[in-house]
Amino acid sequence: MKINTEDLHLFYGAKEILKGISIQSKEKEFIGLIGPNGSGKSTLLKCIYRTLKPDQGAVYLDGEELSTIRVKDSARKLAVVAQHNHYNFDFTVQEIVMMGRSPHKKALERDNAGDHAIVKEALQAVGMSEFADRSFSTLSGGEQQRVILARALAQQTPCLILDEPTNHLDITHQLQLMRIVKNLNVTVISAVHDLNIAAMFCDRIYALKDGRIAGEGTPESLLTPEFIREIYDVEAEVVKDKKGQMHILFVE
Ligand SMILES: Nc1ncnc2c1ncn2[C@@H]1O[C@H](COP(=O)(O)OP(=O)(O)OP(=O)(O)O)[C@@H](O)[C@H]1O
Repeated sequence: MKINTEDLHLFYGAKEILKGISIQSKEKEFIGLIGPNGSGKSTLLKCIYRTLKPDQGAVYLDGEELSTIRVKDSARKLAVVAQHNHYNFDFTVQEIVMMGRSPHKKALERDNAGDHAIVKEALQAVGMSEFADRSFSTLSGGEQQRVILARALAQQTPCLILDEPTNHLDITHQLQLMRIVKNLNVTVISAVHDLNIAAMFCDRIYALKDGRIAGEGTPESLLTPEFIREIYDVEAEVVKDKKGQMHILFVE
C-alpha cells in the first residue's frame, strides 16, 4: 500500500504549521520524518492518521482520497503508534492489544480464538507476554509504548504510522522495536529524532523544517554534514564502519 500527501496545508488559528507538504511512499517502503522540534512532523502524521483535517490538500491511500474512506475501513489499512496514550478508563494490557482487532469485527462481535491467538503473538513479538493481565496504567512509559506497538501489530494493517516510537525506550528496546517494524515488511511512515536510528532503518527520509520539506533522499544521500548543519545548526561528521554502516557523530 502506498501513502501520498499532496500539498498539505494546516493552520492552528492564524499560524500556518504545514506549508504545502507532498510526500510519496512506495509499496513497503520505510519512510522516516526528521526535523527539529516544532517543524511539523507530528502534525503531518496526525493529518495522515485522521486526527487533524488539513485546511488544504489531501492524503491518499493507494490513490484513494483518505477523507472519502470510512474510518473503520481506513483502520484496516493504517495502524498508529502515537506519542501519548492516555485512557479515561483502566484497561488490562490484553484488552488494549485486543482493541487492535476491532476494525476487523462487526459491532458487538465477540473476540474469537483467532483474535486471542493474534493478541498473544503480538504480545510475544514485543516481549510483553507476562504483562498480559496487568493494568496498562501501571506500566512504565517504555512498557506502555511496546503494548501500543503490539496493538498496532494485532491490527494487521499494510501501513504503520509511528510518531517517535522509540521515545521512552532504552537502547535494547529501541532497536527491538525498529527491527520488529522493519521485519513486518509493510509501508511505514515514522517520525524519528535519532538520526542514527533513522539511518539504520529507513529506506528514505523526508526532512521537515518550519512546516516545509527541506530535503528528501536515502539516509546516505541526505544526511551529509552540510545538510545536518542546515537543518539542526549543529556540526556533525558522518563515518562508515567496517560493515559499511553509516554513523553520525556530533562534534563541538
Ligand atoms: N493544538 C495546537 N495549537 C497550536 N499550536 C500547535 C498545536 N499543536 C502543535 N502546535 C504547534 O505546531 C508546531 C508543529 O508541532 P508538531 O508537534 O507537529 O512538531 P514536531 O515536528 O512533531 O515537533 P517535536 O519534534 O517537538 O515532536 C509547533 O510549533 C507546535 O507548537
